[in-house]
Amino acid sequence: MEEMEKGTNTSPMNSSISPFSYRDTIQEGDLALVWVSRDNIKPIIIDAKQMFNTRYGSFSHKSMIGKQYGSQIAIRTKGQNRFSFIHVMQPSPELWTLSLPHRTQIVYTPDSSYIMQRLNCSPCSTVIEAGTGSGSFSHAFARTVGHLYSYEFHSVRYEQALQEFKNHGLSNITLTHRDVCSDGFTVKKSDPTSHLFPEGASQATINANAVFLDLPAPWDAVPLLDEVIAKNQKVGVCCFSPCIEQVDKTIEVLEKCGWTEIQMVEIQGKQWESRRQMVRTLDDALERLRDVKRRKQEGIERRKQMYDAVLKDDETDGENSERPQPPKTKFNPFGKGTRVREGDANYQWKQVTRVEPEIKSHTSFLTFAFKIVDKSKVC
Ligand SMILES: C[S@@+](CC[C@H](N)C(=O)[O-])C[C@H]1O[C@@H](n2cnc3c(N)ncnc32)[C@H](O)[C@@H]1O
Repeated sequence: MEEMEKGTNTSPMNSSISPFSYRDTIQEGDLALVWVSRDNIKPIIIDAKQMFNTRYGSFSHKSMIGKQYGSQIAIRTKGQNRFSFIHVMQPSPELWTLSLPHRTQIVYTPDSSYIMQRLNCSPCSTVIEAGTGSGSFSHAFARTVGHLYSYEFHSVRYEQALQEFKNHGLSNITLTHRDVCSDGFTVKKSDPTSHLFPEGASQATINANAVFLDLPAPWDAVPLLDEVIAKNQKVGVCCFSPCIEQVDKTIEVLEKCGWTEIQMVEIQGKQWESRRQMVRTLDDALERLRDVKRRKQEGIERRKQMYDAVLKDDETDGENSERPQPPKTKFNPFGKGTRVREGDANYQWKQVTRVEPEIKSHTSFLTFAFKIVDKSKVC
């Protein structure tokens, strides 16, 4: 059991620098992501006195300090002459999404990356996101866009996200505690919000050019967007909904509210595995077929012997119970006990790919739409 499972504190001690800004080496107090395996990535705060415990062994944080991010840390497995290893990675929105403490369902990178490019997100963008949830997409937005206005109506989740964004130095996020479906998106000084109001201002000037709604009822929030979106440019919205009935209802309201170019998209990502396959000669293939035939024949004979032995056992009441056993190893064209490593320079290889049969990336339908509030003022 890894140590972060005991708690979800991901507060780095180096709070003056964002753990998401680039660094070369692992330092005391850093938030680092430990890659144990592809689906086991754990956030840790580097502390020289601590150990990172896995079922394969314990890794001292001390052994990580001073090494480059991405380094492999190896330990000898207790009582065995083998090594276990982990990689220590610097946080990125992509890795954070795979390792974050889940408070809700989250948006994963195949969707978030597609949505951001469809909404033309750039450092010039001001984006609205509701709800914040576990802050997975918020981290991706924060890296790309100029400013993110994020809204969450669940008070505990709001507080947790507030603390997390502060710990991670995501100063371009304004988080507001709000039910956007009933109260809209305007951020006022009297609201529970992290917004820093300039002197004299009583409400934030939002002028968003992109909107992302991950809500159970986006159709209630859509009519309230006009107040906070930019009036003089093309604004994009994406609604993230798991059911087609929700898509239907959202589209009806988007049309009513003057949004156009409506499109529904589903991301069907599949992993392609790339590896090298040994080029075999025709003689090898023929020998393999002959071996299959030979083993089939041997199997028939062995079964017959076993059957005879059972009958004999029954007759002698189990006194002669030594029965023929099946051979353990199969045909190996390189000789018994030989293992050829992929890419071994003594053999010829070709590059092959295999696509996984299942689609694992579908989480929701993405409904996109665009709107220009005041066409006469488009810049
Ligand atoms: C599925 S989660 C969002 C996950 C988020 N996109 C992420 O990547 O981590 C939906 C969140 O929306 C919040 N929510 C639902 N209705 C809301 C509303 N009317 N106003 C604000 N937040 C709302 C929920 O409390 C929940 O935390």
